[in-house]
Amino acid sequence: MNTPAATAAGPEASGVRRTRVKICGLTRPQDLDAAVAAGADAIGLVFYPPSRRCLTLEQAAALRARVPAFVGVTALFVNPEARLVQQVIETVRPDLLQFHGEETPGFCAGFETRHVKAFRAGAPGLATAAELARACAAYGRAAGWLFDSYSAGYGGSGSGFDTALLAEVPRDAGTPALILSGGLKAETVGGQIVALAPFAVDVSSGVESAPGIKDPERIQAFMRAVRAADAARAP
Ligand SMILES: O=C(O)c1ccccc1N[C@@H]1O[C@H](COP(=O)(O)O)[C@@H](O)[C@H]1O
Repeated sequence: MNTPAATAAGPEASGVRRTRVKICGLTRPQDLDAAVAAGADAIGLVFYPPSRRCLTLEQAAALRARVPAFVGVTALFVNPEARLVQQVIETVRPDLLQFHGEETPGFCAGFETRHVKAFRAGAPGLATAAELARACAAYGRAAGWLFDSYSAGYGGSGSGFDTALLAEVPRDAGTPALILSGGLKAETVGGQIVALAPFAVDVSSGVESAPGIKDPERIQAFMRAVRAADAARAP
């Protein structure tokens, strides 16, 4: 839902003219190739055992090896042991870590690889715009703040959230990038981009035919919708 409060930031707030796109939860080489061919800026690999998109180190390393230059690789965790994160860093060499659980700011910043902190907008303690902004401020060393819906299972649920909750998230130059996530799909992402001007969008369920199985046509439609929204908000 887009509200006047959320819209107030406007496209100029971030100075961004080309919304970055991350396609997350890839499990198959052909899906990775489809995401890259469609123009994704980054792909995401999940290391959360309860997720149907979770990969072994070996599977992830094989996918990583297919990623061409200038496409980023993000490794996604939920309350991981530091040892797992370190193993992923050494084996998969991600460009970014993405933490979706209750990891502390110190834990997130304790690795040589930079990180994105995900917030479940609407969760207890993150249920108002002021609470969400306060939570973000504690993670000032993140490269990005990602906003997802509050759902059982920590993420990848395909459900959205009330984006009015983002109204007080700092958008000044130098603050972590605002990454919009949670139930995005080709039919809705354009409106969200025009309203909120996120630095990036992150999608998983919205480009799938089943959990972990990406649909090339949905990926292409999603990318087209993002580019059309970028064009619509160009000065
Ligand atoms: O993809 C998963 O299985 C997952 C598991 C645990 C935490 C996050 C997960 N995915 C991330 O959730 C958001 C929203 O996804 P969706 O588009 O609503 O399906 C996204 O950042 C995924 O990377």
